[in-house]
Order: sequence, then structure tokens, then C-alpha cells
Amino acid sequence: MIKTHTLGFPRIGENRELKFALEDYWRGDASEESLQATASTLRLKHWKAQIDSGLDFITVGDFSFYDQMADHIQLLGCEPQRFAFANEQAPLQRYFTMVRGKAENHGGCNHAHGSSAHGLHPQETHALEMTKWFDTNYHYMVPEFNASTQFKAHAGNLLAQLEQAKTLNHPVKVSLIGPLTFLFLGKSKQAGFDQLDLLDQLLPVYGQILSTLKLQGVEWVQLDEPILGLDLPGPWLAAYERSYLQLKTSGVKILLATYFSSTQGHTSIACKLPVDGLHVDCVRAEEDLPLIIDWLPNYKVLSLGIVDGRNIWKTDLNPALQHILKAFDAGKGEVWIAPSCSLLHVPYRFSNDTRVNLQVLPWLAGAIEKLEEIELLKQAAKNQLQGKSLTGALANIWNTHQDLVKQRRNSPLLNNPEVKARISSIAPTADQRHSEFAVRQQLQRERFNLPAYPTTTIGSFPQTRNIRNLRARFRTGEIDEATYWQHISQEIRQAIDFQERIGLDVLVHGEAERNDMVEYFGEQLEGFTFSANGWVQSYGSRCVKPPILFGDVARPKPMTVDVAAFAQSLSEKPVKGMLTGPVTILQWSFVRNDQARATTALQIAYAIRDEVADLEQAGIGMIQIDEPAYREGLPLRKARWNDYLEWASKAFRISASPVRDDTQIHTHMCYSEFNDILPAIAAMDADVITIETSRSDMELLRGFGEFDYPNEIGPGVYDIHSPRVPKQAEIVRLIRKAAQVIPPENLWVNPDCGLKTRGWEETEAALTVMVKATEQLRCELETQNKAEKTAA
Ligand SMILES: Nc1nc2c(c(=O)[nH]1)N[C@@H](CNc1ccc(C(=O)N[C@@H](CCC(=O)N[C@@H](CCC(=O)N[C@@H](CCC(=O)O)C(=O)O)C(=O)O)C(=O)O)cc1)CN2
Ligand code: MET
Ligand SMILES: [Zn+2]
Repeated sequence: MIKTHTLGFPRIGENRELKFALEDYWRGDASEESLQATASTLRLKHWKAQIDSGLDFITVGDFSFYDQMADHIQLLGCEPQRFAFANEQAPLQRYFTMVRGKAENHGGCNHAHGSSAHGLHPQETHALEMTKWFDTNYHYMVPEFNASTQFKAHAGNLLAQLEQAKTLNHPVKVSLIGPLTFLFLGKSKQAGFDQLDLLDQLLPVYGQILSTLKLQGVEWVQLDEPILGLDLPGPWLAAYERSYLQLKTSGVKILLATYFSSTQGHTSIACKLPVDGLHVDCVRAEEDLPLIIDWLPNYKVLSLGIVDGRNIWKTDLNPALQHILKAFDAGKGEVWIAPSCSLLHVPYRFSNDTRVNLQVLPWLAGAIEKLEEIELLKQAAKNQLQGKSLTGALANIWNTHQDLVKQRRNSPLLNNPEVKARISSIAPTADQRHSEFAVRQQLQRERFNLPAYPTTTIGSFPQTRNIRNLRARFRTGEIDEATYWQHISQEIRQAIDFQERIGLDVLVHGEAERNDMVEYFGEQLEGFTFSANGWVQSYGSRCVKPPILFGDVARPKPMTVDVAAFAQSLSEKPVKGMLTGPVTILQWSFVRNDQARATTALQIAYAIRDEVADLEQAGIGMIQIDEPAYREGLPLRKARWNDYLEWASKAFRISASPVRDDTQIHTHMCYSEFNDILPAIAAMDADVITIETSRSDMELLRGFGEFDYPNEIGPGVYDIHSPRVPKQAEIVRLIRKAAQVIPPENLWVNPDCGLKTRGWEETEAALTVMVKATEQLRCELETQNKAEKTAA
């Protein structure tokens, strides 16, 4: 028997309906009823799409107002105590407080008293931490655990969605995050406390939810356990068997879902678990398949994730069909066909898109087109199993599809011989600066003559509605290019004036001209195309429109030189040139699957290298090459780390190395647990790196100190993810803490990340505080120096 399903479906809406409904609601422009109505309409539309494409199940439980992990925190009743919710508070309000935090209501009164150690007022609550979902650009909210964490089932919301789904009279599969993955992805907030100790309390709650679902007539529940694709610590691995034995007693059928990575080393455990089915990612972990076919008992369902849920190319149906047939050949009784992972990570559909290069468009598949591929594969497999081949309309669809797959593979559009020639003749020194860091540092100090603890920002200033609107009007032709740039220049001028006024040392132009730090570069490079509407959720209501990299990458002309030179002309102070690095452009685009990622990264690196050289030529003395996705690109299995780090750091160096010694190269990374890759970060050899550290209270920096990180560092001194304005004393404390582990002469002062998601009011207030805090420390430094001189 063959069945089809999807692990999950994009929930933001084809036209980002959920994003706009959420933002209206948060702004107070829409009621909860209207938000709920949008959610309800979207769920119905998405289930109907699944039914229309012929799926045997619709998936329930993948909808979320913000994030599925946050939903599970409520479902499992483990909202952190620190939120101190009152019982009568409505669940949705509690939910938004958890994911967005709660700002103090200033009311014009400037409290200087009553702050806690972290400077939070009693009415303020910071949001749950947000972090990357495996190696994707999606962010989840991190559950918080300690020894007094308790669990309690609150399935009301889930059951309501189930009721809604039942109105469609189609078999339902409920999708939940599995208990071990849920626990593992959370964070222990208590020193020495291991959250695995909570498992025995958590399992009965899961059991209760599963029993309730069974009672409601649900036959199948999909439990996602993607951590099985990590190098899992022994005790976690050992907990699987007993956990699933316990869940089995609920009587509901469990499909255990793995994805994103090979389960190598624990494939046998996954196959032997007391569950009714196993889903495997045949795109990312194709090498596991022979073992799984061999080891998974034939009476269990094997769900094959054969349509890529992480990329947008039409599936080559022939090898996919072979996987299905092989499973049946081996004696599997029931095989399911699905995308490799949830379709959350791809756009809704491409067929209606108005912007993609018309030659590339037919090669693409968004969520809707992927469901169609799954149905097509099912029909083909069914026929084959009966010894028949496809005929009629289906055969035509199949053949047309395969022709397009072949057409892409052989398309001249993919090839640029000049690019290939350049890559194949890389000079061995192309990734090296002329001199070692110590020499460069001296020259740069002489050139820029900056004060101690130089202050700067990460690049972007608030992307106001005004700016977005301006761009939207330019796109639709309502205003012409000259008018557009006139307004943008005005924004840049204001940004420079603002920075001069508050006294920052190293300025930025503010990135007003950029829709997105990756899309903006992709749009100016050859080898990329863009969708009008190919949005993918990044976190909460925030979305990205990843560029589509289909061919060899080249830079036809300078991309940022005019803007950078203009900004620099407005100030005597250095204004950083601002670029996105090759690894991040690669990681945040949909990239070709017909060539190694390393090769694509190298091509992008050369394009950026040319831009860096042109910026220097135009008199720009500091150039920042952002690599926020450097850590995210790390393979999920450690065995593959070295290979990645080698080509990734090389790609960065290729882009950064054409410059003189006294040109200062900056890089920036956020969201990162860096400590396990510090040598590779040092190997990038950026003169200055700015990193996110404020939320970890500078703990992240300790690694840099212990490792004796040689170059200059700007640890973020305040969290830009919240509108909260930091207090001077907090920033002073953080800089002091940083100066204990990093030589003070190597320290910069800056926020955690760019400010594009913030408003101007809080940005101005926060940066003013940051500058004041720095001035205080400089004063102290001077007094100290004087005292030392007098003593001597
Ligand atoms: N690619 C990428 N990944 C990233 C980051 C990032 O900056 N870029 N940062 C980290 C955090 N992730 C983020 C992801 C998205 C956004 C974000 O702000 N996204 C914007 C969209 C940005 C954008 O592309 N804007 C376009 C289009 C904006 C738009 O929708 N305009 C409206 C009109 C708006 C108006 O008239 O006011 C329309 O066209 O309909 C532009 O400025 O041109 C959003 O969802 O709101 C921020 C952080 C990690 N991953
Ligand atoms: N220069 C970029 C900015 O300031 C870096 C962002 S990292 C996600 O927005
Ligand atoms: Zn950042």
C-alpha cells in the first residue's frame, strides 16, 4: 500500500496573510477575533490544498501563530515561572508575552531606581530566547527548564484545530514535536541541572495528549525527532527506547520522523523503536536508506522523504521512484511518500510568480508543486507495482516534468566559462592578506587613530514603513529611479548626521537601500533570479525571500560603491563599506544542487572580492563582510565539520584578501555558539569581528579569551531583539566583563546585531546610552593611566 502525506505546510500564507494579521493585531489595529479568523481561513486553505493534490492525510498541528516550539511550551504546560502568568490570563496573551517579551510602560517617567541586576523593571519580561532550527534560517523559541519545571497537558488549542480539520472529512494525521527533541532543544536555566531528568515527568503528559487524540479518532500521530540526525549524547540515545515504549500505551499509531541529516550511528535504534512507522530524509540522508530498508521491520510503515523540503528544484522523479520500488522489493508492506521535511522552509508556490526568470521558472517547485510531485510519484509507483507504466494525462505530466529536469541539467544558462576558468586558476596566495595581523593592526591604528573602545554599529538602521513603502512604490513604477535614490540619499544623510550627533566613532550608511542583506546582493549578481512572492518564514512574522541561485555567479558591475562613497563623503569619520559574505549568501539562498556548495561559495567569494577591491579603490578604509550564517552552515554531524570549515573560511578569505594592510576588514556573526569553531573563526583573519554576546551575559566571549583570539573583537553590549533601552550601568558592566577576558586595547563597543527591525526612538535612546557608557569607561581609563604615570 502507498500513502502520501506532508510533514508540515507553510503557515504564513501565500501572500503572507498571517504576517500582516499578526502585525495588525500587535499594533492594536485588529482584534483577536480578526486574527483568529485569518488563522482559521489559512488552515482551511492549506488543508484543502493538501486534499486537492491528492494527499491521503491532511496534517494538523503544524499551524502556529509564531513558532511550533513555543506552541509546545503551552501544550505541555511548561511556561517558564519567570513570566509569572496569572491563571486568568488568556492563553494567547500569555503566548505573545512569551515569544515577544513585555516592555515596561514608560509613560514618560524615567525610573532610575528599582532595577534588578539585569536592569529589568518588575513589569518587564524578556522574551524566550530564539535560536536557529538546526541548519535552517528558521528560528525557534527556546524552552527553559529547571528542577522545578512541571508539565501539564493543555491540548485545547490543538483539539480545536483538530475539530476544524474534521469538518473537511478527510483522514487526519496530527504532527507534534517528539518529547526528546522538545527537551533537548530547550535549555537548562539552572547550573548543574540536566533537563533529561525531566523526561519521566514529561512522558506521561505526552501519553495523555496522545490518548486524547486517539479518543478523538486520530489514527496516526507524527512525532518529529530530528535530533536523531545529530551526534546525540549517549544518555539521550539510551532514553529513546523506554520513552517510546511508554508512549505506545496510548494506543495511537506513531510515525517517528527524522530529517535534515543522516542518523548514522543510531539508525538501528531508530529502526527498532516500538513505533508504527519511521520517516527518513532521502535527500539529505540518502546513504542511510539501504540500511533502513534492511533494518526496519517490514510490518512498519516506511515514510520516504523523497521530495526536497529544503530546496526549490523540481524533483528528478526517476531516482525517487526507484527508492519507492526498492522498498517494496525488499518486502515493505506499507510505504508512504512525503517531502524530506516540513515544507515550512520553501515558498508556497512558484507557478503564479511574476518575477522569476522565465527560463528558470519551469524548473522550480514550491510547496504546492511539491505536493503534486508526491501525488505523481504515488501514481507512477502504483502502476509499476502492477507491472504497468503511466499512460494518458499522467504520462504526459510525468514526461513534461522530466524534460524540464533534464533541460535544467543541460542548460547553457548554468554555465559561465569565464567564472569557471577563474575558479580553476586560483593563485595559492589569493586567500592571504599581505601581512600578518600584528603588522596590519599597527598600520590601521596609525591610519584611523581611534579612541579606546571604539564605538560602532552593525550596519542597518530602522527599516521604517516609509522606506519599505518607498521601495514598494519604486517597484510598481509609481516613482522613478531618480526619485527613489533621492529619498534613499536623504535617509543615508540622516543616518550619518544622527551618528555624528550622538558621537559614534565608526559610522555606517544604514542600509536603507537594501530590502534584505542577501537578496540585495543576489539581485545584482549574475547567476541569480528572484521571485515576486517566494516568502519563507524566518521567525514570528518576519519573512525572507531567498534568492534563487541557478548558475555560475559573476558580478557584472560594482554593487555598493556609489552608496559607500556617498556616505563617506558626508563625514570625516570612517564609514564602513557593508557587504554580505559568500557563506551567508550561499546559506540564505536556494542554491543549485548540481554542483558542490563549496564551489558555489567560491564563485560568490570572487564576486565579493571584486567588490571589496573596488570599495578600497574608492577610498573606503573599513569594509565589513557579514557572515551571520557562518555557524548555521556547519553540517549537523561533526564528522563533516572540518571539510566545511576549510572551504567556508577560505571563501571568506578570498573575498577579504585583495586589500592593502591598512584597510580594515570587519566581519559580523550573530546567533552563534562559537566556542567549538574558534580556530576556524580565527582562520578567517578578519581584523575586527563583531558578535552577539549580550544575551549570554558575555559568557560567549570567555571562549575567545581562553583561545587567545588574536584579532580585535566587538562583543555586542545590548540585545537588539527587544525594544527595551539598556541602562548605562548594564552596558558598563558588560564592557568591564569583556575587558576581563579580552585585552581592552582589542575591544570594540557595539550592539549585538543590525537595527533594521527596531524603531528610531529606541535606537536613538539605546545608542546614546551605549556611547555614554563608553565615555564613562574611557574617563576611568584615563584617570587610571594618569595615576599609573604619577606612581611611576
Ligand atoms: N535573509 C535574511 N536572513 C536572516 C536575516 C536577514 O536579515 N536576512 N536576519 C536574521 C533574522 N531574520 C530576519 C528575517 C527577516 C527580517 C525582516 O525584517 N524581514 C522583513 C522583510 C524584508 C524585506 O524583504 N523587505 C522588502 C519587502 C518589504 C515588503 O513586504 N513590502 C511590502 C510593502 C510594505 C509597505 O508598503 O510598507 C510589499 O511589497 O507588499 C523591502 O524592504 O523592500 C519582514 O518580514 O517584514 C528580519 C530578520 C537571520 N536570518
Ligand atoms: N549588516 C547587517 C545588519 O546590520 C548584519 C545583520 S546580521 C543578521 O543588518
Ligand atoms: Zn547579526
